[in-house]
Amino acid sequence: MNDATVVRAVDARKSYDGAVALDGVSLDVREGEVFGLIGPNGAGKTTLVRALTGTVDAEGTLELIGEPAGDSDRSRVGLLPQEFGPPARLTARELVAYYGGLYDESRPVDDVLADVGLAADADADTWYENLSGGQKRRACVATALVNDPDVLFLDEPTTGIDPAGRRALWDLLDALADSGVTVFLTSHSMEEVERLADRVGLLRGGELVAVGTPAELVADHGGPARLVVSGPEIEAGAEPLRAAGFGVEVGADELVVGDVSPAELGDAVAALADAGVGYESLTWTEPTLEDVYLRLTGEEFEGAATPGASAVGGDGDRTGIERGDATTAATAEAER
Ligand SMILES: Nc1ncnc2c1ncn2[C@@H]1O[C@H](COP(=O)(O)OP(=O)(O)OP(=O)(O)O)[C@@H](O)[C@H]1O
Repeated sequence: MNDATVVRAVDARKSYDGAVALDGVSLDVREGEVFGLIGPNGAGKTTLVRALTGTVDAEGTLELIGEPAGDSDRSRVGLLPQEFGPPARLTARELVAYYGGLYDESRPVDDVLADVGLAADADADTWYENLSGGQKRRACVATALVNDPDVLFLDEPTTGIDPAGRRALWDLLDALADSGVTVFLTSHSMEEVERLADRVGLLRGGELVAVGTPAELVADHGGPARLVVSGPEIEAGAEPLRAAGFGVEVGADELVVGDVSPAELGDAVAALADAGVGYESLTWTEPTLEDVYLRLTGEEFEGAATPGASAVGGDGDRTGIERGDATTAATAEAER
């Protein structure tokens, strides 16, 4: 990454028939940076991508590779729109070749298909309409890569793609960023954003309400780590924990102990043991980007689990908890 600004918005504003989609958004994205834009449905993410790529007019300053967004050199820009409906009866290979033909120079079609995991003839020579949902999305991603862009906009790139395919695409995006490509992506998957983004912006109601590295956002907005202790008669543990100096909320068969550092876990367990209070499980949860999202939007991610959590059974067994997949099931129907 270097200091050159590749994507810039200053006080970007857009309304549709009086409804505000962007309400004064300002941001800079540097060369080789991966910027992840998150926010609820209707927050303005797609509108911002469109404004930054010059595919929709917006007020304010919108610049791409040093030019006004609408005047930027298209051969240096890759765009995967959220909604993209290529001709149904082009094969994946023909589709990529078609998009490659729109540029003076383009990458070999087979290389691009290999990048997105569609190299096998059985996939590459299948009509778009007969590809699976995830294969369709991969083919669409390929069309954004065919011109070897310097800046890549990906609006929900991995929707519908299976876990192995998503990881492969993440590795590809990492490699592209390492080679200096600037990546601007929107996503509903916290896992994806945490995995990929150098910086994250959270859009809410057309306003960018937080920007920073994932770690900065978690530190500033994620809230404290907490310990959840559960068991059928766990309420009895509330007083001993409070007496030991912990803040405790009592729920149904569980106690939520706020602001517990790893070093204090032993004290909490000892307070329960000294009072003779048994429990079925102890779960210590560090705040994550998902907590940031929840706190700043008041919404919950689809499929949200408790990432960052580790559960310790009453007998001391330790088990990891799988993170939830927040990918939505949006489809790509409309025109590019
Ligand atoms: N072409 C349009 N005409 C009218 N209203 C629009 C248009 N495009 C977007 N909007 C409105 O602007 C707001 C922002 O929409 P946008 O698609 O940018 O949100 P988003 O954050 O990308 O949502 P999602 O997560 O659902 O993709 C919404 O209220 C939407 O209805």
